[in-house]
Amino acid sequence: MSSSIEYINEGVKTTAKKMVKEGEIFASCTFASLGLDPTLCDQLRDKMGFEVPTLVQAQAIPAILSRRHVLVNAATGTGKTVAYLVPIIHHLQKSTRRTQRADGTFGISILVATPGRLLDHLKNTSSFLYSNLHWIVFDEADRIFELGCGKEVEEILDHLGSRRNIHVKKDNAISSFGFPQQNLLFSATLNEKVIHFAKISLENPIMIGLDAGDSALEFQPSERGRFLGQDINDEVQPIRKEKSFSIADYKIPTQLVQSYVQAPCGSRLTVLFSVLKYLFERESFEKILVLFSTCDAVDFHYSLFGEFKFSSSESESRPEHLFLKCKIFRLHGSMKPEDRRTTFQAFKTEKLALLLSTDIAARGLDFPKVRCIIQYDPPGEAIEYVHRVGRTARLGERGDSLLFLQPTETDYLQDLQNHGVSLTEYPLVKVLDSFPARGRKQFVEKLVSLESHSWIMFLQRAVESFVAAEPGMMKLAQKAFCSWVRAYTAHRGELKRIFVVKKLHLGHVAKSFALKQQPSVVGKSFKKQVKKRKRDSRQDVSSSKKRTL
Ligand SMILES: Nc1ncnc2c1ncn2[C@@H]1O[C@H](COP(=O)(O)OP(=O)(O)OP(=O)(O)O)[C@@H](O)[C@H]1O
Repeated sequence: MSSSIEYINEGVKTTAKKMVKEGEIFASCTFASLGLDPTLCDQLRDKMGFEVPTLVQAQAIPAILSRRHVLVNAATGTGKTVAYLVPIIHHLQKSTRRTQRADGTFGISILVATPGRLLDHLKNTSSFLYSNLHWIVFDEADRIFELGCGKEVEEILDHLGSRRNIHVKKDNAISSFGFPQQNLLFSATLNEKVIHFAKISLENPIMIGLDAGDSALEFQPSERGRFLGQDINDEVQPIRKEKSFSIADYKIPTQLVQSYVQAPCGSRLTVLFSVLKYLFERESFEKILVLFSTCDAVDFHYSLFGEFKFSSSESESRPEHLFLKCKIFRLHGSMKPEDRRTTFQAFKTEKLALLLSTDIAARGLDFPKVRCIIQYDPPGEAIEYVHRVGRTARLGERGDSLLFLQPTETDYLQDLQNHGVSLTEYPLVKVLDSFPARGRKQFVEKLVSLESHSWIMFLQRAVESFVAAEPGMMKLAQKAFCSWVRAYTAHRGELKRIFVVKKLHLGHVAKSFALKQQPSVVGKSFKKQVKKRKRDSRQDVSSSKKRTL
């Protein structure tokens, strides 16, 4: 598939047409040809090692230099940050105006903020002056809405006089650069909220990464087909309610290989352990990121994977060695900021490493050369899935993703499919068969269940004994078990139908934390939670009945 891109370059007043093949990452032009200052191009090459722009940069940079509002929808890891930062720096460098204290934020050229904090300052900090604000960049727009910050960003627009459908005195929007304020919106996924926001925040924008076939935007018939590098209709068009967002709304790197592994609850841990060993040792993967639902789960697996020793032979006399031989790191929100920074840097530079993390690493973070993302605990919304897998296959590199699902959770695949995301089943039995047979014949005629695979049984026993012998580890396992169950009950909306708490077998969940027995205290609190949920849902039903009567 190919599509035509129109390059708009105010500086050199040229319009070039280029054919883009699906899956290509880099453009066949130079940064200089996009109208950027030569010194900036030199810095990009010498300091950053960026020889040529990525496709999204080749489209966005001239568009932003042209001073128009811009909407970019591009896959994770395609270089969106540089796409908006470089043209802004280009303008800032060109400015010859001496800045004064009274110029406000113009004293700090670039302000990076979360919506809530920014709104707080806009409302309450009298010394926060922003009359010279020239660019507003909404990066990770989908994330902003997913976090429920939609109201805040709309209020921010109002404060900055930037909402499209309210009357704004023209002078307010003219910055000291002598041209109107420019709004830029970047998102890896599109949904109704992002589209609505685009319509109220962007004036006559250039659209990048949307084409007529896959656009989620609805326009008048005359507007159809005018997407890449072309104008959006001036009038705000209502979004049709029945439009379902699918396929191209979720941009996934085309070279990413996406699989799922079906692991029964009680064997999840040993399957993860085995797959990791296989990927590092047999497939020579260098860096892997595993995502967990809770900080406690990260802590437990970090300690276990870092300490679990294993003998490669049945013989007692053979020395034990670490089961996983790579460097292991962990990252989660309960760690001190400096520890997080150190981990981030260390994992970035390490050649052979495993990072265990919560969703803190699922978005925006850029670790080079991560070959595989394992979602050990499934994500919530499909959008989260897209961002999690986006930590690999960045900038055209190879990448694999593996989603763990219990047999009762496989409806989640349909949910992903509804968004145009298809996964193939991972050849797990082949991986397990590659490990030495233990105790009994490995090649049984038919494997009745994964739990009865000789390697899985052997490894499960070994890990359980290891944890039982280490009181510290046991505590971590119990804590992780409790948090995991709580996190499982927190699935919202439609997902509650797929991740059904009542279907959990707590004894099996305990096994997945290498516990021989389910911690009793957890049983009580969990049962209480289930009872409460039942009571709440009964109340919901009866109050909705009352409303309809
Ligand atoms: N022109 C370029 N040449 C080489 N590397 C580049 C270029 N532009 C960006 N990169 C590198 O590509 C990586 C991905 O870039 P970036 O994080 O901006 O992507 P993104 O599209 O914002 O991803 P996400 O949506 O996941 O945040 C970074 O390591 C960045 O330094």
